[in-house]
Amino acid sequence: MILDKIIRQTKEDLERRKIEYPLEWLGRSLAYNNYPPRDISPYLKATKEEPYRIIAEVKKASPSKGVIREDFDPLVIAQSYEKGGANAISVLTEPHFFQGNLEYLTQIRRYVATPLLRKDFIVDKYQLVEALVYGADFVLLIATALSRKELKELLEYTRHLGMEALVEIHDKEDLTKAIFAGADIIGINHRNLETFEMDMNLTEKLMPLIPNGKIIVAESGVECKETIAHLSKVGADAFLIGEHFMRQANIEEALRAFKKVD
Ligand SMILES: O=P(O)(O)OC[C@@H](O)[C@@H](O)c1c[nH]c2ccccc12
Repeated sequence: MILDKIIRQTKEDLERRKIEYPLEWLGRSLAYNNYPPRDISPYLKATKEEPYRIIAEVKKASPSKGVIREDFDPLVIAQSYEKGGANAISVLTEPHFFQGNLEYLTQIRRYVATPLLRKDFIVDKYQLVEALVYGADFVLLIATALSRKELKELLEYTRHLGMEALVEIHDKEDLTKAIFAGADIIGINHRNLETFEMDMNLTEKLMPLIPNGKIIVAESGVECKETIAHLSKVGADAFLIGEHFMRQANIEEALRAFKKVD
C-alpha cells in the first residue's frame, strides 16, 4: 500500500528530525519569522470578479509518474506562477516520493508574495510548527491518512498556530471526517492515493453532500479550461494543478491562459 509506505517513511524521518531539531529550538526560530501566515480564505473563495482561483503546484516528481520535470528550479517555477497570476502556490515538501524539500518553502517565501501551501503527509504537530517556521500560510491535511480524532486535533493546532488547512477528501467517509473536524476548505482529490486511479467526476458527485459555505478545491488531473469551466459551474472555488504546468516550456503563459475567463 503506497500511502502506508509514505506515511511510515514520513514518521521515520520525523523521529530523526525531532532529535536533531527539538521542538523548543524550532519554536525559537519563530521569533525571527518575518512572514506571519496570511488569512487564506479570501485568496481561494470564488467571487464575481474571479469566478475561480488557481493553486499552482511546485512538484518535481510523483510516485505515479516518476520525474515530471527535469529542468526543476523551485524558485524560478514559483516566480513564473506568481507572474502568471496564481492565487496560491502549493509546494511539495515530501522528499522520498515527490522529491520535495522543506527548504523550498523558505526559498520561495523570501522572493514570492503569493500565499504558500505546505503540501506533505502531515501526521504530527511537529510538522505544523515546521510549516509555520519555513513560511507556509496553509497546510494540507489528508483525511484518508488520518483518524477522525487525529484530523480534528491537527486542524485545531493548525489554527492555533494562525494557519489554515486544506482538508483533502476522496470519498463520503473522508467528507464526514472533514466536517466533524470543522474543515472550512475542502479539497476533492480526483486521484485515489492508493491506486492512482482518476475520477474526474468526483467533485460533481461529492459536491451536493458538502454543507454550504465551505470553500471547495478541485484537485488533480486538471489539464484544460473545459474542465475548469465545468467544475466551477458545479461549485468549485479553486483548482489545484501540478502536472499540467510542470510539463510546460512556458509556465507563466500556461497559467495566464488558464486564468483568463472566457
Ligand atoms: O499534478 P496534478 O494531477 O495536477 O495534481 C496536483 C495535486 O492535486 C496532487 O499533486 C496531489 C493532490 N493531493 C496530494 C497529496 C499528496 C501529494 C500530492 C497530491
